[in-house]
Amino acid sequence: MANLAFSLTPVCHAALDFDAALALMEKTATPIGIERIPLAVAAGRVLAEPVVAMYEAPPVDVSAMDGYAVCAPDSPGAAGTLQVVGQSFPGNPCDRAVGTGQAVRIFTGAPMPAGADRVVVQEDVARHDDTIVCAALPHVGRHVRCRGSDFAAGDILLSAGRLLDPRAMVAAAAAGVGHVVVARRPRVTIIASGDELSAPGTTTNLVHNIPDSVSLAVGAMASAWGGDIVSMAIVPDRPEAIRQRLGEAIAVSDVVVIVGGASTGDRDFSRDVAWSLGISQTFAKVAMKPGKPVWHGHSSGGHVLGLPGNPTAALTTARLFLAPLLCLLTGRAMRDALRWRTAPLRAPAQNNDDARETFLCGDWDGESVRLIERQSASAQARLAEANVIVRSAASAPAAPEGAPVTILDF
Ligand SMILES: Nc1nc2c(c(=O)[nH]1)N[C@H]1C(S)=C(S)[C@@H](COP(=O)(O)OP(=O)(O)OC[C@H]3O[C@@H](n4cnc5c(N)ncnc54)[C@H](O)[C@@H]3O)O[C@H]1N2
Ligand code: MOO
Repeated sequence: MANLAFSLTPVCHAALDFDAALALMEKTATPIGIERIPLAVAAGRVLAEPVVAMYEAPPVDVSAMDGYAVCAPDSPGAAGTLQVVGQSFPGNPCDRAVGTGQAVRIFTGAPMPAGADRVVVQEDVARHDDTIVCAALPHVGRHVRCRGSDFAAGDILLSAGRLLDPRAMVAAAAAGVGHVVVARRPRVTIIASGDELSAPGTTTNLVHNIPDSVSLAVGAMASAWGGDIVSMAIVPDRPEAIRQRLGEAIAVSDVVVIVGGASTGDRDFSRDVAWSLGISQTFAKVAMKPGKPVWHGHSSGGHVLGLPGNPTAALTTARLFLAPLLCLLTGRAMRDALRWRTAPLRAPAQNNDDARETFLCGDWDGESVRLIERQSASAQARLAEANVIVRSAASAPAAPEGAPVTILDF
């Protein structure tokens, strides 16, 4: 038995419902801070202040098509022969006005010349030297994008809490701002606890040693949800070693994820070591399968999330708790990470014979969901087949092909 250099006082380990555990975690997590950064490096960050348009867009009336800008014809809708008197390109507008019987060659996005109020597309025009013949002129305003029709100066284009995803980056850049105020990225440290673990690629004795298959994956998940990985480390199953590493990590991190040692074995110390370091328990167990031993604690300095060591259980609980936690710490809503939706089953599903809510690995092909065969909390290879988590109520009955199930992008 390990020689305990200090006493570990176990705290209440009653299992909570998944939703109740999330709600408790939500209460402990508030945004960690903000910083002003260049827009050029802001993709993937979360806005802490809104982005307000500095200009209107478009800044002047512009053509929506390649063609000819013309002015109000004497006989609307009539065919006409018009004199081409200039050309307007985006960034290089025509500085002369268009009069009756005249046209300006114009390209998509180019400013409308003075006097022009519509654009005839080039496909509807026969060009002969400096004249064009139009079969019929379009109605007023046709193919013109009016000044300010996209947004006005002073409009809020993006609100605080918005992720700067590729779509939002268009609006942010169009607003004309060079800097944005964003949530600071939570610093995340990942600790894998286990005498049997070695860094991937360094395993030499497979009887005593297996690759740590979880840390890099949890790191990838943390990065995908806005975390900034401080470090990853493997620690032996000794309370003193865990205590030292966890204490150091808490001092420099907003979130410490500790993988393994979460259950009831003689060398499962993670949770109790955290409590011994003054971390307050949020929950110590959740009535879910896999992932029952998942736990969370917090202090004024940050959060500690304990994941079960079984790799599928670890990744499932990382997706279900770490992703929402990182959302909360960056000023996003927890539901941003938990957008459950329904999809039909591709094949019948067995009943859930467990009294815990179950979170299965599924493969969603865009139309229906297949439950991954022979799944288990300890699976490593089959996890790669999954792209969704399928949520099934405790003791749910069997479901036929086509029955709707609740899924979440994994
Ligand atoms: N008597 C009971 N036994 C177990 C219970 C229980 O309630 N009563 N819970 C089971 C459940 S559920 C899970 S999940 C596991 C979780 O155990 P731990 O979190 O304590 O994890 P370990 O014991 O450290 O390891 C379990 C398993 O996973 C492997 N592992 C751990 N870390 C990694 C890693 N980073 N990379 C790859 N593999 C890892 C480890 O070698 C073990 O095979 O406990 C059940 N037991
Ligand atoms: O709940 Mo554990 O995560 O099933 O093996």
